[in-house]
Amino acid sequence: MHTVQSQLFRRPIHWGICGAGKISTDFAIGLFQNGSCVHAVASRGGSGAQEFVQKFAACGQNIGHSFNSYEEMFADPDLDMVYVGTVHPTHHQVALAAIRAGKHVLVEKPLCTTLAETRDLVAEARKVGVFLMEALWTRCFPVTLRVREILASNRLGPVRAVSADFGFYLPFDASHRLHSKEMGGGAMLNLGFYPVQWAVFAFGGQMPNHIVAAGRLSPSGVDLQGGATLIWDNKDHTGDSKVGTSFGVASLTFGFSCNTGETAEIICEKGSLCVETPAHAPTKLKVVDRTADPFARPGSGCCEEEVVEFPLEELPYHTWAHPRPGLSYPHGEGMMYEARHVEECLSKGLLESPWYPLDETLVVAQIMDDCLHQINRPSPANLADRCQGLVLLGVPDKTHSWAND
Ligand SMILES: NC(=O)C1=CN([C@@H]2O[C@H](COP(=O)(O)OP(=O)(O)OC[C@H]3O[C@@H](n4cnc5c(N)ncnc54)[C@H](OP(=O)(O)O)[C@@H]3O)[C@@H](O)[C@H]2O)C=CC1
Ligand SMILES: O=C1OC[C@@H](O)[C@H](O)[C@H]1O
Repeated sequence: MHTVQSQLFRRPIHWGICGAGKISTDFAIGLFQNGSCVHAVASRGGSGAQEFVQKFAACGQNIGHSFNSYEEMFADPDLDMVYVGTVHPTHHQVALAAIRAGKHVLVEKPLCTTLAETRDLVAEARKVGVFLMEALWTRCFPVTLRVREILASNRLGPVRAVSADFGFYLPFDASHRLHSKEMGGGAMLNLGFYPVQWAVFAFGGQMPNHIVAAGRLSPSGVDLQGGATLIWDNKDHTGDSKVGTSFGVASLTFGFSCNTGETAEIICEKGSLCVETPAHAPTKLKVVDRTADPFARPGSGCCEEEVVEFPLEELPYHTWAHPRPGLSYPHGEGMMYEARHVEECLSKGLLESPWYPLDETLVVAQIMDDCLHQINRPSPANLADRCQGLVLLGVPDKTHSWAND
């Protein structure tokens, strides 16, 4: 992995925030909790940036500068690290400008709205030699680190299945960001992203061999609801799929049609890890260990269960004096873990996060792109092509008449 010139960080890292909206508020809270230097905030114009500075000043948290354009902030030689908290159709352009100004960049999810733009941004950051990370804060929570540790120890055996969801009820409103095509709406880019990344995380950052997805579209042309099955089926050197080789299935649900449980369950041969709700910002994990009796069925009582918790109420934000800026999103104060992680990466001279490297961002982007392609064009031929190779798993072959279903 490439590294940053370490002499840059003999002083605290100077952060600049792009966008004075909702997620930027939560991220700024995270930065202040972490004791970071919030050097500046920039908005597209108007008084957004100044108001942002004032709302933090009211509770004693100092943001050094406000800018009325992102470009002006990128030209500041004292700025090291940019957080892009704008709506995602702007991410490619804004992050590209920051990278070209030689700044390190953390970009809210999704990194970009298309696979092509994602590839382009990753290539540019690698070419220029700056840090780039898609702000998948889920990966930085202590619960996720515990899951990573347990999987790495292989204590519960290989992962065989993942079941993850993220959905909430949002009545259709064409002007809402999440329903608007122009604003990057749609269930996959906004919510499905999380179940997809859980599956990729559980299966070691690798691309699945098969992807089957379906969904329904809104009148505004974005995906309202969807589901996907991802299959990892890594053959041994003879080319046969055998017991003992790496095989696993992920079943994912996402959408604005109903409130789902929002959990992520990773099921191994000898136990399971259930990341409790809200799994995208998790504080609670249930570990079921069946190593003593792998045959024990759920409910039989013949397994060990452990619940691990990392309460957010213990974070500094909860002791801040009022008036303090309110959180925009549930568990938003957990952004602190991400801010801390990025600073640790930079202090070690890393240009990518080891917890979510850019190759994994590309895998997630490729899966979302593939799913959206299938959701947007659910033609019989397309479905049959996608299902090729899954015949042995019971998916109908090309002779099946989808038209009659
Ligand atoms: N990690 C997480 O859990 C979450 C991540 N997100 C991600 O964060 C991003 C922002 O979401 P959120 O903060 O809720 O959004 P907001 O609606 O608060 O908008 C954020 C900023 O985007 C800019 N913006 C808004 N509308 C437009 C427009 N039409 N054209 C250009 N720029 C615009 C504005 O910047 P300015 O202030 O400069 O005018 C605004 O402040 C999204 O990419 C989303 O996916 C969102 C929620 C949770
Ligand atoms: O990333 C996200 O996570 C939390 C959701 O509430 C939000 O809509 C989404 O963008």
